Amino acid sequence: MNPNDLQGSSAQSQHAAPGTTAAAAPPAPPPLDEDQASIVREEEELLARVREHLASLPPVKPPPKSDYDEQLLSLRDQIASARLEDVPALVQQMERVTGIAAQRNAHVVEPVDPKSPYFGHLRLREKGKPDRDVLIGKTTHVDAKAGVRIVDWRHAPVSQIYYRYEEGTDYEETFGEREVEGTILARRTVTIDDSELLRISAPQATLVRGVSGAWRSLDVRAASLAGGQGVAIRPEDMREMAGRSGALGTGAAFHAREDRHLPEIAALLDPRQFELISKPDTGIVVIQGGAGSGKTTIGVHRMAFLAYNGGRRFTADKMLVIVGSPALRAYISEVLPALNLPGIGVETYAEWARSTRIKTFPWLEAPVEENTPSVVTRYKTHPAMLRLFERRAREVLEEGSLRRDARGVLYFWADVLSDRDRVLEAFAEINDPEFGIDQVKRAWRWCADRCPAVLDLDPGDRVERKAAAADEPEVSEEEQKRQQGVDGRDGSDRDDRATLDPEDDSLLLRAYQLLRGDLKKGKQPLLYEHLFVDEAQDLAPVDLSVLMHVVNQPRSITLAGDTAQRLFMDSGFRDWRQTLDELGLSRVDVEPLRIAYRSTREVMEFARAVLGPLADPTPPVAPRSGAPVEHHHFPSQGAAAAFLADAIRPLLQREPRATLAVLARHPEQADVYYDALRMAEIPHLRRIRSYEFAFRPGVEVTEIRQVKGLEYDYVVLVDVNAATYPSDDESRHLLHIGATRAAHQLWVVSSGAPSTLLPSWLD
Ligand SMILES: Nc1ncnc2c1ncn2[C@@H]1O[C@H](COP(=O)(O)OP(=O)(O)OP(=O)(O)O)[C@@H](O)[C@H]1O
Repeated sequence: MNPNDLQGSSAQSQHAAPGTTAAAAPPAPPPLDEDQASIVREEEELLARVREHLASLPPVKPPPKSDYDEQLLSLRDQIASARLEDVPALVQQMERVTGIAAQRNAHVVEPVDPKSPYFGHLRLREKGKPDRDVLIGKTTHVDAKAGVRIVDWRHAPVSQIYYRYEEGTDYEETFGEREVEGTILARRTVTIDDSELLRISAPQATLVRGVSGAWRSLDVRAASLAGGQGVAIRPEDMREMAGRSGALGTGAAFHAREDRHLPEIAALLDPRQFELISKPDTGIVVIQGGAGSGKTTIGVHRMAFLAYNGGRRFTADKMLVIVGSPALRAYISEVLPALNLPGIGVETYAEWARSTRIKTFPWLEAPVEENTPSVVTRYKTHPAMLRLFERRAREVLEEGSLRRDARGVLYFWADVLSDRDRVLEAFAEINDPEFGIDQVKRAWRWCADRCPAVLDLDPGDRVERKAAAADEPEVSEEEQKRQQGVDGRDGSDRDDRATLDPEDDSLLLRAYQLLRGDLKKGKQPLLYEHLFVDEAQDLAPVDLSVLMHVVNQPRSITLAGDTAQRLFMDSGFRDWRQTLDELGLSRVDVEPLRIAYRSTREVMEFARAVLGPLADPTPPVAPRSGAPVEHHHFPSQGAAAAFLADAIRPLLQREPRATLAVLARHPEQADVYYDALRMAEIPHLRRIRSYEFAFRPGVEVTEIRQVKGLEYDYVVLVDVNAATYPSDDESRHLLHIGATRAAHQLWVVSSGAPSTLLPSWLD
């Protein structure tokens, strides 16, 4: 089918049998040449040696953790029943045992997994020494006599050689006090699964073992650039596709069968990514990276790196991950244990802020407003408001004019938000052309109405009010009942306006920090040793400020985000520089990432085009090429959905392991396509309504907002109509986010006048 001729039913009929050529048996692989065969031989011999050595080791005893646990429990019980004068000695003993246990645990080295002992192989030559094979894996095991040296990828000096240098180059590194120089004779990445060598990636060739056990060589360029799911498309497939557009998945399946054993991501990190991961453990690393450039990957690997190199400082309970959505929470929670990082808290900012606010102000039982006007959101998250809070806090602390308990913090919050003169002055100072004085006044009115009602909820004041009311003339029984009906809880009349806006969580927490210092966890300060914030572009400066102040000094923080993927236009985040300035971090550099690993060049070109003037002047480098992006236009949703059903069915037959997302802007639109695909009996079809993603093959139908941070093999953006995506910033960001979820192929479907944001070259 010609992509310029995409009308209704003709498109459908032509889709009846797409991709059959792709499913045809691949031609017999050519035999390996001598060099390639010797690479395979070397790697197989090496693996055999390692396996034999590992099998000869005595079984590893698990560390005697439980002894310490028992001692601690017993000490705790003794403290509970001890005489007061004995308590200090017992507490001291408890601290000593905790210290020893932690130290023990810090030095416990996990045994090497014989099924997958390493993923990188270096052969090094240093002057005056015999050549050595150094293997990079997920844990360390060195036995020089047996010639087995497996080194944890996080073990800085050695891993630096693996990540920084290419085969054939000379290296110079500092190992402790020692300067080391040498040459990299070989640098290979291997996939070993279930004790079998399945894939070798070397500069000379990428070699894979087929199901029959025979080795064959893949096209080096395509294979070495495979990112994400790794279903790189070969140039032959590309040629085939060029003549056959209009089918989803053409060619990819063939390659997927050939190269399904991609190495784990720690093996693939590029030098720039490794540089960011191995930055010093203190300091703030700010990463600006386009979609799919590895921000999340870097954030979690940096935590693994710190946990390994930072000793006891970076234990799981001392690290916090803030993610952009519940879907990413599920995704990252799955990744962390695989990196040997179980038990780390992963929360969305909204969840974290809400639960922390409730713990900090437990007596404040105000419901949260569900319909906060946009102007109020912008008012409360505006950098001017953060500055006003900071300035007022300094003033009242100097004056000593406020009670400094948590109730005092609530009064301070209400006062700052509703002090009209000071508010107008603060916003006039910043003079934001996008948030004029009329908007400030409207938002102020909302706060001036509501804050006093919230203060009225303070139980202290309620008691006083009741006492005062007791002096008033008696109320009839009927009137009392009426009042109880209004209230619904305890008989005191509750004002409807006594609600908090979602943004108040941050403002209250920040006010607490400014007036009282560290937030608390029980009686202890709430302080983490490392914080990783993903999708930071959707947080307001005040949110980031609260988070920065729950990190212990000297601070260790990774902030990652992409200004082109902003979803919350009201959130007060404009750009990195301004936000960092607001946070007092003017001297922190923003580290750009330029390589887009997830999506093909074609997808990235489209994604950049829809951004229009919002695109970064420096385009990303997308090393992988794939099928062209196609626009399919239909007169109605029904025709579009029928066409999709016909395209998706054969795709799933050919590629049962593929993941595909059908993405709409609005839930009602997603419903239409879901219903149609369900009636067409598309298998493994799921309508994702609230982030309950399955992370397994099949078709997921949902809204773009929900898939932020996720990835699919194939993406179809539906109803890309002028009415759905008008020419505004939010629509541009949404289309950009939706498109960049696609690793291999993207289709754009319109069911009315197409959006004017679509680039003209698409048709
Ligand atoms: N050096 C690399 N080589 C190959 N693949 C990589 C590399 N770095 C990251 N990837 C892969 O690229 C994909 C995107 O990575 P990741 O999700 O970390 O990007 P991101 O910048 O957080 O994306 P987004 O902005 O969409 O949230 C993942 O599949 C990841 O495994």
